[in-house]
Amino acid sequence: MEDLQALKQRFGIIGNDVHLNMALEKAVRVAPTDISVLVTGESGVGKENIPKIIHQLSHRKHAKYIAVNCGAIPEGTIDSELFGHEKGAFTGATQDRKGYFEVADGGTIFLDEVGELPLTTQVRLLRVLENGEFIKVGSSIVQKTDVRIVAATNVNMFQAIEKERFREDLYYRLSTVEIHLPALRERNQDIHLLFRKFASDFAQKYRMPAVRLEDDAVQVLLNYRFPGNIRQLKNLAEQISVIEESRNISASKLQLYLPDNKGNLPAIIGGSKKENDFSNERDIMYKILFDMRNDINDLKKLTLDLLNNENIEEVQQENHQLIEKIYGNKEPKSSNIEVLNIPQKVAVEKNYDFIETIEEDESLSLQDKEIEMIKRSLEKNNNKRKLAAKELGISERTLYRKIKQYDL
Ligand SMILES: Nc1ncnc2c1ncn2[C@@H]1O[C@H](COP(=O)(O)OP(=O)(O)OP(=O)(O)O)[C@@H](O)[C@H]1O
Repeated sequence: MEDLQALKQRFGIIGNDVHLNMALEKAVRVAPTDISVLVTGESGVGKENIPKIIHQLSHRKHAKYIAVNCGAIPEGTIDSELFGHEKGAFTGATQDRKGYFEVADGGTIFLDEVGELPLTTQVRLLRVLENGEFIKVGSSIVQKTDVRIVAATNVNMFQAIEKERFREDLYYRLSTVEIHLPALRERNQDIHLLFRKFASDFAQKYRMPAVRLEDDAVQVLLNYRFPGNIRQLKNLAEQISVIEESRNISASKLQLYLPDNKGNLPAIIGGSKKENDFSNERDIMYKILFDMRNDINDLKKLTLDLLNNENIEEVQQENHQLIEKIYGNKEPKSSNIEVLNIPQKVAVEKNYDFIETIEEDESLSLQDKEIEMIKRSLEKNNNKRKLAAKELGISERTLYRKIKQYDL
């Protein structure tokens, strides 16, 4: 059996928790077999690592590995996605299409959020699991495939069965072996370790020194419940790394980033607040941050123009609107600019890639805002996607897709 430490390193898995180790050992043991595996655990605990390990350590490793987010595919197209369709099967089916079960023949399919599969699709899946057979949408020809299925869920499958949303027979076929991943709050000794790893990763990514938690901040971190698990911890480390100027984080600083355990977010500006005022406070803060960033980019552009152009009057004229935007109507006199006393021969030809950043930042700000709103809503609703989707006015599937897209 592959050494556990080496396995963690290979798959980028951090942690020494005994239950995590047990789950990984189980994955290693079942990998060479064709047994169906159901991975369970709350959202954000790292379930996606398990099917990757199983596939890589199996004889299927040279064939395809396909991960499917069952919750993200619209109900109307999921059968076609999974099993393919024939030309003319439905409006828009202009040609034959292979489904994942055909494409992944000989390999592994990871069905994430399997509890979200529509009942009709569950029937088709059961057939694949029982005898490797499937029929394309709009066809009558039975095809064969040899696919290993690993599924995952963060919902209570027994409840889903009781509510007749999930077939009991399919559940038992899928969960020949169940691998459970513990919630982060049950892996107390790993929390700080994970934070340090993420802080160091983000330090590298953003080219800045890593943030460090002071002792009392570590205690705050360990006492927090982390409803969003490792995904939430990772986001937290990223936010702090980017937003905080000081690299030493105190308990009170950290507290500002942690929603309370009931899912409400703390007030960032000012003291007392009504529960519903929160969004305004955060919105104001984000607005200020966005404006500041835009101002900085504007100033960078202006500085670059000044460095490149000997004629200050000309720069002023060309950047008239920009100068007005930054300084309001009190435009600086050219003499004020001259105070900068910029040496004309500064080497400006290298490393001025921030012009690109300016454009990128502007287009990214909307996306950032969307990410922030989703994060906030998830935190506020204690990670309940249904409630968050409702609050955001989007479907649960769209929310799910965005969570995956932005790795939230
Ligand atoms: N042990 C770990 N070490 C380092 N990073 C981890 C670990 N486990 C998970 N992560 C990171 O946490 C994030 C969430 O993990 P993942 O998507 O696998 O969770 P999940 O349980 O599948 O969530 P969901 O049920 O919402 O799909 C990812 O960015 C992943 O890289």
